[in-house]
Amino acid sequence: MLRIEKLTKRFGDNIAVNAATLDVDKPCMIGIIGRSGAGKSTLLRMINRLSDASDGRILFQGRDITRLRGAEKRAWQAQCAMIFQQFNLVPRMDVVSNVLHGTLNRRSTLATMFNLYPTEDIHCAIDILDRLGIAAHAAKRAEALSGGQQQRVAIARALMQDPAIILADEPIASLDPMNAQVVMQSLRRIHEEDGRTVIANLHTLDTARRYCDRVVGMRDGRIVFDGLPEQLTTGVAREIYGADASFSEAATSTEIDALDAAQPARQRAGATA
Ligand SMILES: Nc1ncnc2c1ncn2[C@@H]1O[C@H](COP(=O)(O)OP(=O)(O)OP(=O)(O)O)[C@@H](O)[C@H]1O
Repeated sequence: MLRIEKLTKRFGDNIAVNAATLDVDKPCMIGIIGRSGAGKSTLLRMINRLSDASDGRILFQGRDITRLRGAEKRAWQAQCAMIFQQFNLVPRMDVVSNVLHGTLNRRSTLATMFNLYPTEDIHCAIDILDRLGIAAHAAKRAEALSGGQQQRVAIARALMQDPAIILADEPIASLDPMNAQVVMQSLRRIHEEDGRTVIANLHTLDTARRYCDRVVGMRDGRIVFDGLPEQLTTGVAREIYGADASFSEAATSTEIDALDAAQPARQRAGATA
């Protein structure tokens, strides 16, 4: 389905991503972990074509994504929607309009200028908000919502594009543990119920373990681990983070365990790893 072959990004002498290879053969939820500067964001930005690769290829269903230009590139960016740590909403605009912005790539400039949205798109936006539990806030300005609610608006905007892949760059890094949990559960549901692939950069090991089917560890631009959450032992985590024996997983914890049952979300929902 998605194949990343020796993908490399250089910024001058600095190699941000170094020959990263990744195969995703069926829809799944992948967590990418690694210390700050490991190359996680750069990798996602290259997949989405926000940033061009220096070397290597991205193939999706056999098509070379790295070569796409113009309208084809924009169509790809809709197929692999991206969400960000800071939500990237228009703060003074109401929630529904923010969600409808997800349809911009298939609308005329004139329609966009005058905020003219087809009724069916408006209904679709409200249905998606309802699914994410925030339809009651549809008419409010985005800035009036909590961080967790704003991130769900950003997810709704991404879903308006009906993407095959959702790339989430630190989606919960700005959120408190309770909101972080709600956002991660939303992403997990979207994967399980819709069959969309979710690839999320995550700061905390427990979040990756709890919600993802597969964990990818990056260190200094390279993929140094690619396996099941249960294979992510403390020793492996130390290697990924380049830490010594004093490394403690608790230090990376969001402590969401206390808010939820002990069982991982992916098992509770009947997913197989
Ligand atoms: N636009 C840029 N220009 C120059 N260097 C960059 C640029 N973007 C990223 N880098 C460098 O590439 C490397 C990887 O950065 P990247 O943001 O991908 O890491 P990360 O793992 O996502 O880190 P974080 O968790 O802090 O976001 C870093 O050394 C960073 O300084």
